[in-house]
Amino acid sequence: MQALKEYDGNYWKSLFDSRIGRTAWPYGSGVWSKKEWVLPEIDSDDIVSLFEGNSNMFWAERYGKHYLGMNDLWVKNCGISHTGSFKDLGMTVLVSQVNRLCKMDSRIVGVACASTGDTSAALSAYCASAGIPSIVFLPANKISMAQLVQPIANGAFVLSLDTDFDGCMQLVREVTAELPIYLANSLNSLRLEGQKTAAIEILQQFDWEVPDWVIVPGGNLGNIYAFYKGFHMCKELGLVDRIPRLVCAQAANANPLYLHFKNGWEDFSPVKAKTTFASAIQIGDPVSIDRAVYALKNSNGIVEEATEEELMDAMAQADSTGMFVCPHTGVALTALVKLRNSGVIRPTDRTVVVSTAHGLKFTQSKIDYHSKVIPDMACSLASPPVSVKADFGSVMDVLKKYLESKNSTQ
Ligand SMILES: Cc1ncc(COP(=O)(O)O)c(C=O)c1O
Ligand SMILES: N[C@@H](CCOP(=O)(O)O)C(=O)O
Repeated sequence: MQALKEYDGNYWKSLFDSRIGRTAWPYGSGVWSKKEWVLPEIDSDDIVSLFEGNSNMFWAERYGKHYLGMNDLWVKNCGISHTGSFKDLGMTVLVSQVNRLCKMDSRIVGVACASTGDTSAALSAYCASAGIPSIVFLPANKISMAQLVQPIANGAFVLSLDTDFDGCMQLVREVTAELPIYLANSLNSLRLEGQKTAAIEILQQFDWEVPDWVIVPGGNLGNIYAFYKGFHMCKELGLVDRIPRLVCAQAANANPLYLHFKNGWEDFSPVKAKTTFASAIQIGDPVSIDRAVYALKNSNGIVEEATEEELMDAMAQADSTGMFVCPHTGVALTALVKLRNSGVIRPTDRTVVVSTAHGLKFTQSKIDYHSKVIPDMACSLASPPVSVKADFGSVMDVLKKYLESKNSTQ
C-alpha cells in the first residue's frame, strides 16, 4: 500500500480506465488491467489469462421496479466468464504464480483443490491452458453435471469422494501438507487478490460512484472478504471516499455465518451443511470465517439467509424478467427481498447483487422447479411447456386460452 500511495486516486482511475477494451497483453483482462494492485512483480509473459473479468453490470430494471419498487438495482454478472463463475478472477492469479514458480524450477508437481464445482472448473481450465497438472477433490453426487464435466474435459485428475465439501477440504489440506502439490483454494490469498478486482470493476462501471449496498452469496467466505478488500483499497488509495455496506447471503441449509451474526459474533460453530439447490455454497465449516467477519464488521455489514423455497422462487422471478441466474444468485436476491421488505434497503438505494455463476451450470434445479417435482415446494412460478397435438385447431385452442388468461391478469 505504501508503494501504491505514491500515486493519487486520479492516477489510478485514469490508468484503469485507459485499459478497458484494449487487447494489449495482459491488460485486456479485467484482473490484469489492475496488475499493479494484484501481483505487481510478475513478468507479463508468465501470466496465464483467459481474459477473465470485465463482466457486465446488468441494470435489473424490470425485476427491480416490478418486484421491489426499486429503480437503481444492478446485477454484476460475474458468472459470464470463461468457466462460468467468478472463480476465474482468482484462478488466473494463482495459476500464473504457479506457472512462474514452475519456470523457476520449484518442486511443484501439480495444483489441487477441494471444490463444490466452480473452483475445480476454473483450476482445471487455467492449468490445462498452461500445461500444469491439476487434481480436484469433489464430494460425490453433490455437484451439478455441468460442473463435473468441466474438470473431466479439461484433463484434471478427478477424485470423487464419499464425503461432503468440508471433508474434501480437510483431505486436500492434509495431502498438500505431505506432497509438493500447491493448494488452490481461497485460503491461498493469491485467489483473493484476483477476486477483489470485481469490486474495483463495480466502482469503475459506476464512473467511480459508490453504490449503497453490495450483496454477495457466501460459502467458503473468501469472496465476501475479497469484495471488502477491493472496496477498501479504493478508499485507502483515494479513488473513492467511502465503501458500500456489504451483505453476505447464505442458504438456510448451510448457514454457519448467519448463525454467528445472529449470535452477535460470539463463539463461531461450524455446522453440518444440508443439501441445498445452491449446491456450490453447501459448506458448513468455511475456511475464511475470520476474514468474512472482519469484512462485515468493517463495512457495517449484514448476513441474511434463504430457505430452499425462497431461493428457488427468487431465481424464477429473476429469470422471468430476462435473467438466467444460478441458485446462489437466488440466495442473494432473497436477501435483497428481505432487506427491502424490512425497510433496511430503501427503494432509492443503489444496490448491486453479485451473480456468482452462470445459470446454465445449474439447469437441473430449474428443470425440477418448472416441472413442479420438488417435494414440499409449491413452485408457484413454474412455467412448464404445454404438450399439444400438432394440428391447427388444437394449437389455436391452447393459444386462445393462453391469451385470455394473459388479458385477465393484466
Ligand atoms: C457459484 C458460487 N457462488 C458463491 C460461492 C461462495 O463463494 P465463497 O466460497 O468465496 O464464499 C461459491 C463458492 O463457494 C460459488 O461457487
Ligand atoms: N464454491 C467453491 C467452494 C470452494 O471455494 P474456494 O473459493 O474457497 O476455493 C467451489 O466452487 O469449489
